[in-house]
Amino acid sequence: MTTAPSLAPATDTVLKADGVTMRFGGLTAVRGVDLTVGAGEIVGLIGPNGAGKTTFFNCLTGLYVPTEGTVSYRGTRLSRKPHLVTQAGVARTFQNIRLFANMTVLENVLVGRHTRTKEGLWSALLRSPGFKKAERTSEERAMELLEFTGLAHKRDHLARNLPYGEQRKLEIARALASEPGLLLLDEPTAGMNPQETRATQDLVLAIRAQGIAVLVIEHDMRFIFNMCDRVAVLVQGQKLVEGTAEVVQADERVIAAYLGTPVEDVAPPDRATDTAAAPEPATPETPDPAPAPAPAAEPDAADGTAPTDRPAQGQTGDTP
Ligand SMILES: Nc1ncnc2c1ncn2[C@@H]1O[C@H](COP(=O)(O)OP(=O)(O)OP(=O)(O)O)[C@@H](O)[C@H]1O
Repeated sequence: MTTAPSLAPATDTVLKADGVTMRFGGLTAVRGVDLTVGAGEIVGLIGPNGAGKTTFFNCLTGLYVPTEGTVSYRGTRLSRKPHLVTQAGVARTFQNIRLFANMTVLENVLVGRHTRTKEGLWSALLRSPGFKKAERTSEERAMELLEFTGLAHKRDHLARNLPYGEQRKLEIARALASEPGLLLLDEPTAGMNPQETRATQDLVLAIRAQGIAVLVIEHDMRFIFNMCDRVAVLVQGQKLVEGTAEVVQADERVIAAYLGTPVEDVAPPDRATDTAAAPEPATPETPDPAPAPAPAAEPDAADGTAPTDRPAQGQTGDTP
């Protein structure tokens, strides 16, 4: 397979990944991937299960040290330590919701601000006196973010008691609390009903309107093709195609490897009233070109939740 070249965006480059490769023993999960995200862009990353999308995100955010390749944010090479990546301006959400289940909505967002305060994460978790002072300063910004994400009225609710869609919104609010210039979203609509998906789409557009670039992994092709300025397709760890939604949807290799059927022919998901249903991609099931072994848990996953399961209330992980 020939790797598709990176299309340099016309705008200033926020993220630049060069030749990122990640090997796990004999398995090459990501192979020589180049990708750029420009200021103000929404870029989609799609591909079959096991294609290497989350592994690539993990390489961008310091959870994995790539076997080869480099990752830069606004022209500066990113650290290999996740908290320094966040501090540099790159925030992310996870496939599996990872909120502090027994903390309130407001507290979750305040914890997300720890890279922007002098107090560290442990100080935040232990609610030290120093943290409480910093918290007062941060609270105003946290409340702004809760207003922005439509969660202000839930500020004192425990995260575990929020409906699923609101838990995902809270994850985004917490990521925004670190004041990123680039937000990485890993399957933000997984398990959502169509109404929640539309709300998430509006939220992502509002985030971009605030000047934050977005790189999003999604299996919901309507979401991707409605919103993204560019879409990159990973197959078996390699970038197969990159281009506008029109280019990618029409590419026969993408149709063969992933989409299966042109997106306009796909019936809309029928989950509006079945909020407990397991999520399904909006696209028809297409066998992976090369079925990969079952994904291993991400290095910081503590909850063991299936990647796209919609959890019952209270199943929120206790580690972000
Ligand atoms: N820590 C790890 N150790 C070993 N193999 C891993 C590890 N993480 C991922 N892999 C493997 O790397 C490959 C890519 O997995 P990855 O989760 O990145 O795919 P994905 O495109 O995000 O899939 P999905 O759409 O199902 O989330 C898979 O074969 C997976 O089993």
